[in-house]
Amino acid sequence: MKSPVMAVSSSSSFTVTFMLMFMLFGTSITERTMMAFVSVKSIRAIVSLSIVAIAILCHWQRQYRSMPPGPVRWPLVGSLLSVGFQQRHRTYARLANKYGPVMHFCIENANVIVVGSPEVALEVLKTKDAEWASRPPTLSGKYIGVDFHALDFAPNGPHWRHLRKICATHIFSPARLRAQSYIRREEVLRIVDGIFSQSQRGLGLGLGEAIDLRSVSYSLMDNIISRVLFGNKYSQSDHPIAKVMHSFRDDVQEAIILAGAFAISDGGIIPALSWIDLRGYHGRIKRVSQRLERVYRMIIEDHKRDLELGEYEEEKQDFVHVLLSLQGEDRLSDKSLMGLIMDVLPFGKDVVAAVLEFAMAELIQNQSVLRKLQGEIDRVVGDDRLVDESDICKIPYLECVVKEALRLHPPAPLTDPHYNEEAVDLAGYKIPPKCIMFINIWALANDPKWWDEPSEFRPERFEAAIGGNNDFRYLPFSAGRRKCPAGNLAYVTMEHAIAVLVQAFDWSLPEGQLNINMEDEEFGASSAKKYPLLALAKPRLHFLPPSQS
Ligand code: HEM
Repeated sequence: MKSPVMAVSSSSSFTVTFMLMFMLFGTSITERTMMAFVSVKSIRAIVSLSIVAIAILCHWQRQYRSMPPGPVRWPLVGSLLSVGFQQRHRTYARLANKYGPVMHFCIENANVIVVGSPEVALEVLKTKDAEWASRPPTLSGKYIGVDFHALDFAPNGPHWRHLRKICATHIFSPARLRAQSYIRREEVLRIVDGIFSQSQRGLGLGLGEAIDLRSVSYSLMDNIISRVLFGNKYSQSDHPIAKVMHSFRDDVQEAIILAGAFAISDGGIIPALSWIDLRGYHGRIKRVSQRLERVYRMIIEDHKRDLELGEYEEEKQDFVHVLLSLQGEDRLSDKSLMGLIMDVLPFGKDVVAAVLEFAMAELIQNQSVLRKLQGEIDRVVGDDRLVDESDICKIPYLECVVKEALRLHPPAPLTDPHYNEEAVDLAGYKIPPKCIMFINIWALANDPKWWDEPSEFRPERFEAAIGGNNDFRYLPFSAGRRKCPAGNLAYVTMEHAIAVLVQAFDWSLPEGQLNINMEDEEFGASSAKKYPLLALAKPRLHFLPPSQS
């Protein structure tokens, strides 16, 4: 490749040649030579401008000397031309073949480091975990993260530590998980009933009705997470809050999109022009956060009233009741409570639903895996009842299936942005303060250097011990201080839902469809299948689901 220095010297000699030609032939100027003179002048202007531009670019690049390598960071647009907007985890993985496992980009006014090797991931998330444990001061954090009060957006410090402790003890603790298992059971049974009824329709014509497994997964998670957070009462249509729930859901979806747009900095596509707000996002994010806050306040006030009047069942307390009853130093401000609702509500439900849909798609596409899983479940559970959460630990192949789905389709293919308040050394590079760091979770889990035939769906690979504490090839929930706090809740929900769906039904693709496109992804709160998964369900139970019997 031609270096900028070579380019500069060859264009200088070009200019010198032209000057000599002027000196030699410049005395007999005809009309033709006048024309030639004009065009030579413009060539000279172009050449001079190019020299200036190259000099500026060289100077511009020099400021990144101590940083890891990466594609050219252009003035005005930074690395945008190289990284684009779509499926950045795949683009970063491709670029790593050229620039190596630690790369530097300029995106939206920020210095962004992307890591794609287990060794450097270990350095970031374990050896230098404390240095990288903060979050950047983004507009997402300000507006969607309730002024940085949400766990996901809070900078490293006492407030974030307080929230992590509350989550570990009161929200995602094993005891709380067990106490809420009845919600997950009821909701999974509800979808089995729905699918059973739908699968019977059209059978008389010899064709079952295709089930939209996207809406099944999303409505399952929507119901579970809403009940876990707020209990049951907002599903009753005469409750004042039930009346605003519909538009609240739309606002939550809008917040997810805007949180993504402002995840790195102020969301300007072209850094130098970010103040123009070409997409009108600044106004939208402010308005949506005000609307969300209004509903959070209504929910909090309603729950405060319940507590004062004692109108709730002790053993069926929802998250908001639990958080409001905290006493002493555990007590939370209303803003922190709103932040935690925001952590759990949109992000919690969408990520699990996205994995559920992908896992079902892989099982339908890989019928031998589906049969093996059904066989394991039948062996443990028998044929006279539905699989329960308490059976899961006796079906190790189920865990392998979920892990393999998470490896191929991590709903968070990049970690959330990590941030260093101070300068730090990383893999031999000197990283200045206030950089953003992403670990490319997808690249780690799909690189042929570390995985045999990585694009194959082969749950058996997890029968060997993979994904232990020091295995940084496999990090669907990340690692270190900022690791996802809800891993147990996510696993138990996904495993139980998949187990019931494959125990109760045989699944196949609709007539005429030969395969499923797994590579097309779209982004909301998580990386999801681009097109909804449609499939035929054939009941295989020797008994009817509870509501049908
Ligand atoms: C399959 C399901 C899930 C996966 C794969 C997943 C993955 C992740 C990842 C990769 C991170 C970023 C960690 C980092 O920045 O290093 C994260 C953070 C987080 N996740 Fe999850 N997650 C899942 C489900 C959930 C659920 C169900 C909830 C809530 C109910 C949740 C709540 C959070 C929170 C609050 C954080 C921020 C933690 C912090 O900044 O301290 N996640 N998750």
